[in-house]
Amino acid sequence: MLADRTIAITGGTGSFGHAVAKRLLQSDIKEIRIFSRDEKKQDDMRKHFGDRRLKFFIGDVRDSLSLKEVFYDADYVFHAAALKQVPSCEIFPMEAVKTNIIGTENVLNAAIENKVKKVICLSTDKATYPINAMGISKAMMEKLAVAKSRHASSKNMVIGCTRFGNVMASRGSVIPLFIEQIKAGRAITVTHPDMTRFMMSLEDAVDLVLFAFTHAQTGDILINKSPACTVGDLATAIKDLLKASNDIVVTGVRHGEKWHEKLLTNEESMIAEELDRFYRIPADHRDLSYSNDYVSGDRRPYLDSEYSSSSARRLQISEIKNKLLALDCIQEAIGQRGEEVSLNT
Ligand SMILES: O=c1ccn([C@@H]2O[C@H](COP(=O)(O)OP(=O)(O)O[C@H]3O[C@H](CO)[C@@H](O)[C@H](O)[C@H]3O)[C@@H](O)[C@H]2O)c(=O)[nH]1
Repeated sequence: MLADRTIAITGGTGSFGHAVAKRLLQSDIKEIRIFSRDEKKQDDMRKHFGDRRLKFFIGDVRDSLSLKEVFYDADYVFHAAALKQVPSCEIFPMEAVKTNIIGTENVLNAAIENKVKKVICLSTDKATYPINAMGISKAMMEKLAVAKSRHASSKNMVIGCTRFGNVMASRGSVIPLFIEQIKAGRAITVTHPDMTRFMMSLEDAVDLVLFAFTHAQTGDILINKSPACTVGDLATAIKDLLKASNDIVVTGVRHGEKWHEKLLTNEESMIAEELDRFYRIPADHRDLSYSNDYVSGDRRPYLDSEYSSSSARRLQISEIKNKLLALDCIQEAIGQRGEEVSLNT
């Protein structure tokens, strides 16, 4: 599917953009277009990869004109650009509307105009029964993608979404924060030790998007099965691995935070197809003439079976440690602390 093809990645300089670009560059892809706002991050990425198949486009999903250029003649789009921080979206909800909702509409319209063959939009567990502005805006992103897929299906275009839990060590997230706090000799700030989060690696996130890319039917939302852990266990695991003696302080839940996350609603779990590593939620392709379905309507019973981080398989501290050990930032931190210990002895 990639030979001689061009793919555009919005928000392409982020952790996901780097990881997926690394994977795609191993194929015989013709061109990867990285679309983002920050020229410095683009320059860093250009130097990091040093591969001429990567092309860089400055722009913003809020600006349709900038999308026109990057999608011109592109075959596929991965839409990763987003405002992702829960607390900041809570304080600036209209900014989440502009980037995550209107920006997605711009992306989808530009992709349809340019006859892009497939668009995969990246969503989050916070879009499932959303309670915060970030999750609500991402839920609207999913709704837009599914709604547009109705029209796009007649044009042989596939529009799909992926939904995943916390990506371990993604930029601005809690794992790099705890590492920084330990290095600086400060207390480790745990919001509440019993809060739970689904934990997946960046590679899991790339696998899910590539699975959606190869298998999604238009309107699908694809979800990664994922274990979960408590924030308290996560802090303990990092502290143990770095042999740190920092205090752990409980700071309280931040703006808009959920206690537990969900990846599937009860209603979705009733129609979801269970695959080996993933769930697939197909789109409801009925139109608004419900009366036509009265006779043959679906009468399946209500199932109370949402997929929540509170009931998902709970990682033991030893398992969290194993996952952490696969992260570059943890390996670097362990190395640095080892050097410090040997210098001091
Ligand atoms: O100082 C801190 C900061 C955070 N947390 C907790 O750590 C967990 C994870 O926090 P964080 O890494 O900030 O992630 P979330 O707020 O859960 O959201 C992340 O995970 C989403 C995927 O679900 C992404 O879309 C978001 O970009 C990303 O911020 C949460 O329970 C927080 O309460 C702490 O205990 N102490």
